[in-house]
Amino acid sequence: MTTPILEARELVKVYPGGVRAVDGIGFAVGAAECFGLLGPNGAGKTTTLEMLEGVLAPSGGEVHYRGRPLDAAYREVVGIQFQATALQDFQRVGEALEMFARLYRRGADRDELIALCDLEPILGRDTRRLSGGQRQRLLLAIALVNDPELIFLDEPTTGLDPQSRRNFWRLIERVRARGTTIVLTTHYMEEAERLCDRIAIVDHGRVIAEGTPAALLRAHLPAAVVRLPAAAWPAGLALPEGARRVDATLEIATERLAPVLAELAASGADLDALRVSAPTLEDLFLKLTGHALRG
Ligand SMILES: Nc1ncnc2c1ncn2[C@@H]1O[C@H](COP(=O)(O)OP(=O)(O)OP(=O)(O)O)[C@@H](O)[C@H]1O
Repeated sequence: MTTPILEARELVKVYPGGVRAVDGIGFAVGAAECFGLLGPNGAGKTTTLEMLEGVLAPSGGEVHYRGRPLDAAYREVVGIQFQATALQDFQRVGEALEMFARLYRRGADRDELIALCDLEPILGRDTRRLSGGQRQRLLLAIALVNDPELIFLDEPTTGLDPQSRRNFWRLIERVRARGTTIVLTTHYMEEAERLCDRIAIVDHGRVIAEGTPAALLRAHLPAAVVRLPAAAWPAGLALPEGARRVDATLEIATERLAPVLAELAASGADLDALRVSAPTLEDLFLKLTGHALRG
C-alpha cells in the first residue's frame, strides 16, 4: 500500500436500541487507491462509511485522515456521493452542479467535471427526468465538485442495469486514474474485483478478510476448478487425483491446470462439456462465512 491517507481504528457503532452495527473495524486506505468494503446487506458497510465521512459519530474508535483525527477542514477535502434525495425539484443538471459548488471554498474546473462525468448532453435536463445511470453520473460529479482528494461512494451501482453499471465503472476508473482516492461499498463481487485495489470483506460488523482481490483469492482458494459431468468419465477408470463428485458433476480443484487437462485428455473421457472456472470473491465469501453474499 502507498502512504495511508485514511485510517479506521477499532471503529464501533451501537445504534440506539442496542444494534451493534459495527463491531471493531480497522483498516487503512492508501493515497490514490480504490478501497472497497464488500459485504451482504446489513453487514455494517454504510454505517462504517458514514463514520469515515465524518457524518456519523462512532460509539468507539477513531477515524484518522493523514495521520490525525478528523477536524472541521475535513469536509473541504472529501467528496460524498449523496442519494438522489439530495437533488431539489425543478432543478436542472447544470443548476444542481452550481448549487453544490457554492457550498465549498475549493472548486473543480466546471468544464472538466462535465466532460469527466459525460454530463454535456443532459446539462439542461430536469433532475427528476434522469435515467438511473444519468442520475449516478450527476451525483458523482456533485461528489467531485470541490475537487476532493478522497471520495466516498455508497453502493454506487445498485439498481443500475448491467450496461449502465459498466459505463459507471469506466467513469470510476477515470476518476481513479486522476489520482483521487476512492472508498466505496458494494455487494457486487464483480464490481469489487474490477475496481478495487484492495478490499475489506465485512460481515456482522467486522472485517473478516482484507487484501487485494487476487491475493485474497490465492490465499484461500485453488487457482482453478475443472468441472465435468460425472457420466463423461470412463466406467471403471480411477478418478483423477483430487477429484470429487458433487451431485452429477466431477470437480477437480487445482493450482496447476495443465497437468489436470493432460490427464483428462489421456483418460478418453468425453470432454465436450468440460468447464474451467476461476474462483470468485463470491466463492471466497461463502468459504469464509458459510453463507452466500447475496442471501
Ligand atoms: N439508524 C439506525 N438505527 C438502528 N439500526 C440501524 C440504523 N442504521 C442501520 N442500522 C442497522 O445496523 C446494521 C448495519 O446496517 P448498515 O446499513 O450499516 O449495513 P450495510 O452493510 O450498509 O447494508 P445495506 O447494504 O443493506 O445498506 C443493520 O442491522 C441495520 O439494520
